[in-house]
Amino acid sequence: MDEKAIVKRISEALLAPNLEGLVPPLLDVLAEITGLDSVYLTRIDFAELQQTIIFSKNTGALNIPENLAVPWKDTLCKRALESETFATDDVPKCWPESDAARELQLQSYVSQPVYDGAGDVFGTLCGASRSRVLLNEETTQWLVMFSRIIGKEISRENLIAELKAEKAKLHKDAEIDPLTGVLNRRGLMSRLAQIALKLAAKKQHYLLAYIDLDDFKQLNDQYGHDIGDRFLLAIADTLRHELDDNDIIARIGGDEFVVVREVEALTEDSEADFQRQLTAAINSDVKTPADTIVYRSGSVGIVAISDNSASIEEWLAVADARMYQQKRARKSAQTTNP
Ligand SMILES: Nc1nc2c(ncn2[C@@H]2O[C@H](COP(=O)(O)OP(=O)(O)OP(=O)(O)O)[C@@H](O)[C@H]2O)c(=O)[nH]1
Repeated sequence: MDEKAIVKRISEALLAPNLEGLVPPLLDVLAEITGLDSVYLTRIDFAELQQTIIFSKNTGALNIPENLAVPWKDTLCKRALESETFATDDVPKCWPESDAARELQLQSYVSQPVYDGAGDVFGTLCGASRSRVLLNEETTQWLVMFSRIIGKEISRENLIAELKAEKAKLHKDAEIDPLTGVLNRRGLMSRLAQIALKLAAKKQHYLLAYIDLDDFKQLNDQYGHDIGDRFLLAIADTLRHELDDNDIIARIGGDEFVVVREVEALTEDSEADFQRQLTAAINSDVKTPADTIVYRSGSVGIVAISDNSASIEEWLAVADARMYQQKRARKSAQTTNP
Protein backbone atom coordinates (compact mmCIF):
# COMPACT_ATOMS: atom_id res chain seq x y z
CA MET A 1 0.00 0.00 0.00
CA ASP A 2 1.50 3.37 -0.89
CA GLU A 3 1.66 6.19 1.59
CA LYS A 4 -1.12 8.16 -0.07
CA ALA A 5 -3.52 5.22 0.26
CA ILE A 6 -2.52 4.74 3.91
CA VAL A 7 -3.14 8.41 4.71
CA LYS A 8 -6.53 8.24 2.98
CA ARG A 9 -7.61 5.24 5.03
CA ILE A 10 -6.36 6.76 8.27
CA SER A 11 -8.24 9.98 7.47
CA GLU A 12 -11.42 7.96 6.94
CA ALA A 13 -10.90 6.11 10.24
CA LEU A 14 -10.48 9.45 12.01
CA LEU A 15 -14.07 10.36 11.12
CA ALA A 16 -15.30 7.63 13.50
CA PRO A 17 -17.21 9.00 16.48
CA ASN A 18 -15.71 6.62 19.05
CA LEU A 19 -13.04 4.03 19.84
CA GLU A 20 -15.23 1.20 18.47
CA GLY A 21 -15.37 2.98 15.12
CA LEU A 22 -11.76 4.13 15.06
CA VAL A 23 -9.69 1.11 16.07
CA PRO A 24 -10.85 -1.68 13.68
CA PRO A 25 -10.03 0.26 10.46
CA LEU A 26 -6.71 1.34 11.95
CA LEU A 27 -5.89 -2.30 12.76
CA ASP A 28 -6.78 -3.24 9.16
CA VAL A 29 -4.25 -0.70 7.87
CA LEU A 30 -1.65 -1.73 10.46
CA ALA A 31 -2.01 -5.41 9.50
CA GLU A 32 -1.40 -4.53 5.86
CA ILE A 33 1.53 -2.21 6.54
CA THR A 34 3.34 -4.63 8.87
CA GLY A 35 2.37 -7.97 7.32
CA LEU A 36 2.02 -9.39 10.84
CA ASP A 37 -0.38 -12.31 11.52
CA SER A 38 -2.19 -10.45 14.31
CA VAL A 39 -2.42 -6.83 15.35
CA TYR A 40 -4.33 -5.85 18.47
CA LEU A 41 -5.11 -3.20 21.07
CA THR A 42 -4.97 -4.11 24.74
CA ARG A 43 -6.10 -2.51 27.96
CA ILE A 44 -4.02 -3.02 31.09
CA ASP A 45 -5.72 -3.09 34.47
CA PHE A 46 -2.87 -2.28 36.83
CA ALA A 47 -5.06 -2.81 39.91
CA GLU A 48 -6.05 -6.35 38.87
CA LEU A 49 -2.71 -6.94 37.08
CA GLN A 50 -4.54 -8.10 34.00
CA GLN A 51 -4.19 -7.36 30.31
CA THR A 52 -7.20 -7.70 28.01
CA ILE A 53 -7.30 -7.74 24.22
CA ILE A 54 -10.03 -5.23 23.36
CA PHE A 55 -9.70 -5.20 19.55
CA SER A 56 -7.81 -7.58 17.27
CA LYS A 57 -7.28 -8.25 13.60
CA ASN A 58 -6.07 -11.74 12.68
CA THR A 59 -4.98 -12.48 9.15
CA GLY A 60 -2.43 -15.30 9.39
CA ALA A 61 -1.54 -18.40 11.34
CA LEU A 62 -1.97 -16.73 14.69
CA ASN A 63 -5.31 -16.03 16.35
CA ILE A 64 -5.41 -13.49 19.19
CA PRO A 65 -9.09 -13.33 20.21
CA GLU A 66 -10.84 -10.21 21.46
CA ASN A 67 -11.76 -10.20 25.18
CA LEU A 68 -8.91 -12.57 26.01
CA ALA A 69 -7.58 -11.61 29.44
CA VAL A 70 -4.16 -12.71 30.64
CA PRO A 71 -2.12 -12.07 33.80
CA TRP A 72 -0.07 -8.93 33.15
CA LYS A 73 3.11 -10.33 34.67
CA ASP A 74 3.42 -13.08 32.00
CA THR A 75 2.97 -10.86 28.98
CA LEU A 76 5.43 -9.90 26.27
CA CYS A 77 4.02 -6.35 26.45
CA LYS A 78 5.27 -6.02 30.02
CA ARG A 79 8.70 -7.27 28.99
CA ALA A 80 8.70 -4.95 25.96
CA LEU A 81 7.73 -1.89 28.03
CA GLU A 82 10.24 -2.61 30.78
CA SER A 83 13.14 -3.31 28.43
CA GLU A 84 12.03 -0.69 25.89
CA THR A 85 12.34 -3.36 23.20
CA PHE A 86 9.45 -2.33 21.00
CA ALA A 87 10.18 -4.59 18.01
CA THR A 88 11.94 -7.90 17.45
CA ASP A 89 11.93 -10.54 14.71
CA ASP A 90 13.49 -13.07 17.08
CA VAL A 91 11.19 -13.49 20.07
CA PRO A 92 12.71 -16.82 21.27
CA LYS A 93 16.14 -15.18 21.50
CA CYS A 94 14.85 -11.89 22.98
CA TRP A 95 12.62 -13.43 25.68
CA PRO A 96 13.60 -17.13 26.02
CA GLU A 97 11.96 -17.33 29.44
CA SER A 98 8.45 -16.44 28.14
CA ASP A 99 6.18 -19.50 28.29
CA ALA A 100 3.37 -17.59 26.51
CA ALA A 101 5.63 -16.72 23.55
CA ARG A 102 6.81 -20.35 23.32
CA GLU A 103 3.26 -21.72 23.48
CA LEU A 104 2.07 -19.31 20.77
CA GLN A 105 5.27 -20.02 18.75
CA LEU A 106 5.89 -16.29 18.33
CA GLN A 107 8.77 -15.23 16.13
CA SER A 108 8.10 -11.52 15.45
CA TYR A 109 6.61 -9.01 17.81
CA VAL A 110 5.99 -5.25 18.03
CA SER A 111 4.43 -3.24 20.83
CA GLN A 112 3.86 0.41 21.66
CA PRO A 113 2.35 1.84 24.84
CA VAL A 114 -0.94 3.74 24.43
CA TYR A 115 -1.25 6.65 26.85
CA ASP A 116 -4.49 8.17 28.08
CA GLY A 117 -4.99 11.92 28.47
CA ALA A 118 -3.50 11.93 31.98
CA GLY A 119 -0.20 10.50 30.66
CA ASP A 120 -0.85 7.06 32.20
CA VAL A 121 -0.44 3.84 30.24
CA PHE A 122 -3.90 2.75 29.05
CA GLY A 123 -2.69 -0.36 27.24
CA THR A 124 -0.63 -1.36 24.24
CA LEU A 125 -0.91 -1.50 20.48
CA CYS A 126 0.78 -4.74 19.37
CA GLY A 127 1.47 -7.05 16.50
CA ALA A 128 2.79 -10.60 16.39
CA SER A 129 3.64 -13.32 13.87
CA ARG A 130 4.78 -16.92 13.83
CA SER A 131 7.07 -16.12 10.92
CA ARG A 132 10.02 -13.77 10.71
CA VAL A 133 8.70 -10.41 9.53
CA LEU A 134 10.89 -7.49 8.61
CA LEU A 135 10.34 -4.87 11.30
CA ASN A 136 12.21 -1.68 10.54
CA GLU A 137 12.23 1.89 11.80
CA GLU A 138 9.28 2.69 9.55
CA THR A 139 7.14 -0.03 11.18
CA THR A 140 7.87 1.46 14.59
CA GLN A 141 6.98 4.95 13.35
CA TRP A 142 3.62 3.77 12.06
CA LEU A 143 2.95 1.98 15.32
CA VAL A 144 3.84 5.09 17.33
CA MET A 145 1.54 7.21 15.19
CA PHE A 146 -1.37 4.78 15.48
CA SER A 147 -0.92 4.45 19.24
CA ARG A 148 -1.00 8.27 19.55
CA ILE A 149 -4.18 8.54 17.49
CA ILE A 150 -5.84 5.87 19.67
CA GLY A 151 -4.52 7.53 22.86
CA LYS A 152 -6.07 10.84 21.80
CA GLU A 153 -9.46 9.17 21.28
CA ILE A 154 -9.23 7.44 24.67
CA SER A 155 -8.34 10.74 26.28
CA ARG A 156 -11.29 12.45 24.55
CA GLU A 157 -13.70 9.74 25.68
CA ASN A 158 -12.36 9.85 29.26
CA LEU A 159 -12.85 13.60 29.28
CA ILE A 160 -16.42 13.30 28.03
CA ALA A 161 -17.17 10.63 30.67
CA GLU A 162 -15.73 12.89 33.40
CA LEU A 163 -17.71 15.89 32.17
CA LYS A 164 -20.90 13.82 32.10
CA ALA A 165 -20.28 12.57 35.65
CA GLU A 166 -19.52 16.13 36.81
CA LYS A 167 -22.66 17.44 35.12
CA ALA A 168 -24.77 14.70 36.72
CA LYS A 169 -23.25 15.54 40.11
CA LEU A 170 -23.88 19.28 39.68
CA HIS A 171 -27.43 18.53 38.61
CA LYS A 172 -27.92 16.31 41.67
CA ASP A 173 -26.36 18.89 44.02
CA ALA A 174 -28.67 21.56 42.60
CA GLU A 175 -31.63 19.48 43.79
CA ILE A 176 -30.41 18.76 47.31
CA ASP A 177 -30.83 20.89 50.43
CA PRO A 178 -27.26 21.23 51.75
CA LEU A 179 -28.33 21.45 55.42
CA THR A 180 -30.44 18.30 55.62
CA GLY A 181 -29.48 16.29 52.52
CA VAL A 182 -33.11 15.83 51.47
CA LEU A 183 -34.45 17.33 48.22
CA ASN A 184 -34.84 21.10 47.98
CA ARG A 185 -37.77 22.86 46.30
CA ARG A 186 -36.24 22.44 42.86
CA GLY A 187 -35.71 18.70 43.47
CA LEU A 188 -39.28 18.34 44.70
CA MET A 189 -40.70 20.18 41.68
CA SER A 190 -38.79 17.91 39.32
CA ARG A 191 -40.11 14.75 41.12
CA LEU A 192 -43.64 16.16 41.10
CA ALA A 193 -43.36 16.90 37.38
CA GLN A 194 -42.41 13.24 36.82
CA ILE A 195 -45.41 12.14 38.89
CA ALA A 196 -47.69 14.41 36.85
CA LEU A 197 -46.37 12.77 33.67
CA LYS A 198 -47.00 9.28 35.07
CA LEU A 199 -50.52 10.27 36.05
CA ALA A 200 -51.21 11.29 32.48
CA ALA A 201 -50.32 7.77 31.33
CA LYS A 202 -51.87 5.56 34.00
CA LYS A 203 -53.90 5.58 37.17
CA GLN A 204 -51.75 5.96 40.26
CA HIS A 205 -52.43 7.41 43.68
CA TYR A 206 -50.32 9.71 45.79
CA LEU A 207 -50.56 11.51 49.08
CA LEU A 208 -48.72 14.79 49.40
CA ALA A 209 -48.11 16.21 52.87
CA TYR A 210 -47.10 19.77 53.64
CA ILE A 211 -45.39 20.04 57.02
CA ASP A 212 -44.59 23.26 58.86
CA LEU A 213 -42.94 23.24 62.27
CA ASP A 214 -44.81 25.35 64.81
CA ASP A 215 -43.00 28.08 66.70
CA PHE A 216 -39.69 27.29 65.11
CA LYS A 217 -38.71 30.94 65.40
CA GLN A 218 -39.10 30.64 69.15
CA LEU A 219 -36.91 27.53 69.18
CA ASN A 220 -34.25 29.43 67.22
CA ASP A 221 -34.52 32.37 69.60
CA GLN A 222 -34.31 30.19 72.69
CA TYR A 223 -31.50 27.81 71.65
CA GLY A 224 -29.73 29.72 68.88
CA HIS A 225 -29.60 29.31 65.10
CA ASP A 226 -27.02 26.48 65.18
CA ILE A 227 -29.23 24.34 67.39
CA GLY A 228 -32.12 25.28 65.10
CA ASP A 229 -30.06 23.88 62.21
CA ARG A 230 -29.35 20.67 64.11
CA PHE A 231 -33.01 20.41 64.85
CA LEU A 232 -33.94 20.70 61.16
CA LEU A 233 -31.33 18.07 60.29
CA ALA A 234 -32.69 15.77 63.02
CA ILE A 235 -36.23 16.17 61.69
CA ALA A 236 -35.04 15.31 58.16
CA ASP A 237 -33.13 12.29 59.50
CA THR A 238 -36.18 11.06 61.38
CA LEU A 239 -38.34 11.45 58.29
CA ARG A 240 -35.75 9.54 56.27
CA HIS A 241 -35.57 6.70 58.79
CA GLU A 242 -39.21 6.44 59.81
CA LEU A 243 -40.91 6.77 56.44
CA ASP A 244 -41.04 4.32 53.54
CA ASP A 245 -37.96 4.04 51.33
CA ASN A 246 -39.85 5.24 48.27
CA ASP A 247 -41.31 8.32 49.93
CA ILE A 248 -40.09 11.60 48.47
CA ILE A 249 -38.86 13.96 51.18
CA ALA A 250 -38.06 17.61 50.57
CA ARG A 251 -37.33 20.72 52.59
CA ILE A 252 -38.82 23.60 50.65
CA GLY A 253 -38.41 26.48 53.08
CA GLY A 254 -36.92 27.34 56.50
CA ASP A 255 -39.07 24.98 58.58
CA GLU A 256 -41.28 23.57 55.83
CA PHE A 257 -41.06 20.01 54.54
CA VAL A 258 -43.03 18.13 51.91
CA VAL A 259 -43.41 14.35 51.78
CA VAL A 260 -44.97 12.51 48.84
CA ARG A 261 -46.00 8.87 49.05
CA GLU A 262 -47.41 6.57 46.40
CA VAL A 263 -50.30 4.50 47.78
CA GLU A 264 -52.22 1.59 46.31
CA ALA A 265 -55.58 3.24 46.93
CA LEU A 266 -56.79 6.52 48.37
CA THR A 267 -58.63 5.45 51.50
CA GLU A 268 -59.27 7.11 54.82
CA ASP A 269 -56.94 4.55 56.35
CA SER A 270 -54.05 5.27 54.02
CA GLU A 271 -54.38 9.01 54.70
CA ALA A 272 -54.76 8.54 58.45
CA ASP A 273 -51.75 6.22 58.49
CA PHE A 274 -49.66 8.77 56.62
CA GLN A 275 -50.78 11.56 58.95
CA ARG A 276 -49.95 9.43 62.02
CA GLN A 277 -46.50 8.47 60.74
CA LEU A 278 -45.60 12.06 59.86
CA THR A 279 -46.86 13.50 63.12
CA ALA A 280 -44.87 10.91 65.09
CA ALA A 281 -41.76 11.66 63.05
CA ILE A 282 -41.85 15.44 63.57
CA ASN A 283 -42.95 15.31 67.19
CA SER A 284 -39.65 13.87 68.28
CA ASP A 285 -37.12 14.73 70.92
CA VAL A 286 -33.89 16.18 69.60
CA LYS A 287 -30.67 15.81 71.51
CA THR A 288 -28.32 18.79 71.43
CA PRO A 289 -24.99 19.05 73.24
CA ALA A 290 -26.65 21.17 75.91
CA ASP A 291 -30.12 19.78 76.16
CA THR A 292 -32.78 17.47 74.80
CA ILE A 293 -35.41 19.53 73.03
CA VAL A 294 -38.84 18.03 73.46
CA TYR A 295 -40.79 19.09 70.41
CA ARG A 296 -44.48 18.35 70.01
CA SER A 297 -45.93 20.74 67.49
CA GLY A 298 -45.61 20.34 63.76
CA SER A 299 -48.63 20.92 61.54
CA VAL A 300 -49.43 18.64 58.63
CA GLY A 301 -51.79 19.15 55.69
CA ILE A 302 -52.41 16.35 53.21
CA VAL A 303 -53.76 16.34 49.69
CA ALA A 304 -54.71 13.21 47.75
CA ILE A 305 -53.66 13.03 44.11
CA SER A 306 -54.94 10.54 41.55
CA ASP A 307 -54.97 12.51 38.33
CA ASN A 308 -53.38 15.63 36.97
CA SER A 309 -56.51 17.73 36.62
CA ALA A 310 -54.90 20.15 39.11
CA SER A 311 -51.41 21.62 38.65
CA ILE A 312 -48.43 20.89 40.87
CA GLU A 313 -48.73 24.38 42.37
CA GLU A 314 -52.40 23.67 43.18
CA TRP A 315 -51.50 20.37 44.95
CA LEU A 316 -49.01 22.26 47.09
CA ALA A 317 -51.39 25.16 47.73
CA VAL A 318 -54.19 22.84 48.91
CA ALA A 319 -51.86 20.88 51.22
CA ASP A 320 -50.42 24.17 52.53
CA ALA A 321 -53.91 25.55 53.23
CA ARG A 322 -54.86 22.35 55.11
CA MET A 323 -51.65 22.51 57.09
CA TYR A 324 -52.37 26.12 57.98
CA GLN A 325 -55.89 25.22 59.09
CA GLN A 326 -54.45 22.62 61.46
CA LYS A 327 -51.88 25.10 62.77
CA ARG A 328 -54.52 27.75 63.42
CA ALA A 329 -56.77 25.25 65.18
CA ARG A 330 -53.92 24.07 67.35
CA LYS A 331 -52.81 27.60 68.18
CA SER A 332 -56.29 28.76 69.06
CA ALA A 333 -56.70 25.68 71.26
CA GLN A 334 -53.44 26.61 72.97
CA THR A 335 -54.70 30.18 73.54
CA THR A 336 -57.96 28.90 74.94
CA ASN A 337 -56.29 26.26 77.13
CA PRO A 338 -52.80 27.58 77.71
N1 LIG B 1 -31.95 27.49 62.26
C1 LIG B 1 -32.49 27.82 61.09
N2 LIG B 1 -33.56 28.64 61.06
C2 LIG B 1 -34.12 28.95 59.89
C3 LIG B 1 -33.61 28.48 58.67
N3 LIG B 1 -34.36 28.97 57.67
C4 LIG B 1 -35.32 29.72 58.23
N4 LIG B 1 -35.19 29.72 59.59
C5 LIG B 1 -36.00 30.38 60.57
O1 LIG B 1 -37.19 29.62 60.70
C6 LIG B 1 -38.22 30.49 61.23
C7 LIG B 1 -39.48 30.15 60.49
O2 LIG B 1 -40.38 31.10 60.73
P1 LIG B 1 -41.92 30.95 60.77
O3 LIG B 1 -42.35 29.64 60.20
O4 LIG B 1 -42.49 32.17 60.18
O5 LIG B 1 -42.14 30.98 62.30
P2 LIG B 1 -42.71 29.94 63.31
O6 LIG B 1 -42.17 30.35 64.62
O7 LIG B 1 -42.44 28.55 62.91
O8 LIG B 1 -44.21 30.28 63.19
P3 LIG B 1 -45.44 29.33 62.97
O9 LIG B 1 -45.13 28.46 61.80
O10 LIG B 1 -46.58 30.24 62.71
O11 LIG B 1 -45.61 28.54 64.22
C8 LIG B 1 -37.70 31.90 61.05
O12 LIG B 1 -37.35 32.42 62.31
C9 LIG B 1 -36.42 31.77 60.20
O13 LIG B 1 -35.42 32.68 60.55
C10 LIG B 1 -32.46 27.64 58.72
O14 LIG B 1 -31.93 27.17 57.71
N5 LIG B 1 -31.94 27.34 59.95
